[in-house]
Amino acid sequence: MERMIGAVLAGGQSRRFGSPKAFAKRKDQYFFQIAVDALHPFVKEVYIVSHPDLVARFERMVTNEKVVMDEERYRGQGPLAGLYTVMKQTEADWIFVLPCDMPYIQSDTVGRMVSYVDHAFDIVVSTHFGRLQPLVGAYHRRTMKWIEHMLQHGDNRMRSLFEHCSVRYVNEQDFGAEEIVFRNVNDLDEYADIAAE
Ligand SMILES: Nc1nc2c(ncn2[C@@H]2O[C@H](COP(=O)(O)OP(=O)(O)OP(=O)(O)O)[C@@H](O)[C@H]2O)c(=O)[nH]1
Ligand SMILES: [Mg+2]
Repeated sequence: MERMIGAVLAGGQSRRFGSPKAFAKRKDQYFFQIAVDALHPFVKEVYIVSHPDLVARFERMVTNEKVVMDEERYRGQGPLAGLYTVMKQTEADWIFVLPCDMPYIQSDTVGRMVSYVDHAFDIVVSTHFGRLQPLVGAYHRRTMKWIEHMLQHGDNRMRSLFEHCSVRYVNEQDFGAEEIVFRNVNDLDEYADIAAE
């Protein structure tokens, strides 16, 4: 297979959560660490892509990952800006992306999705249970030119990217996964039972 690296998107403002979600914990593990650990078995390198206020904090906490900040030009434009930043900083063919707010994600889900990565596609993403998860999947660097075009024109929607690309949508017929794996946390209500686990 072509070279793949991992990217944990951690450059959001966590406005609804009220403090940086990446540092919330599930069972004593930081959310971002759960994503990092899920990626490591399948990639050469893991990047954490965040914003300037959090970079120093990440750097103090990790040893094996590369911490980078969103390209200044597209900062504030959301996950697509994070993906673009990582593509620009590496020569890897594929970037496997995870968000920093999915505390039930596991390496076997990443591994199953990696098994669908194929040169015939530009993107492999999950649509388990009828829900598109654009932040759980692999993006080929071929998509970079579209991403750049979109960011330049202020279109920050991952979904728009799919219109330009050949996408393999992976769902429960391709491999079974528990619905909870894709559960994400946006606010403190959604975090309450996780904090109590
Ligand atoms: N690198 C990068 N990641 C982002 C950016 N915006 C959102 N993300 C990440 O994308 C994932 C999903 O984003 P949201 O659920 O909207 O999180 P958020 O933007 O931090 O939270 P809200 O401020 O409440 O919308 C999280 O892992 C975020 O950290 C961005 O501009 N750059
Ligand atoms: Mg957001």
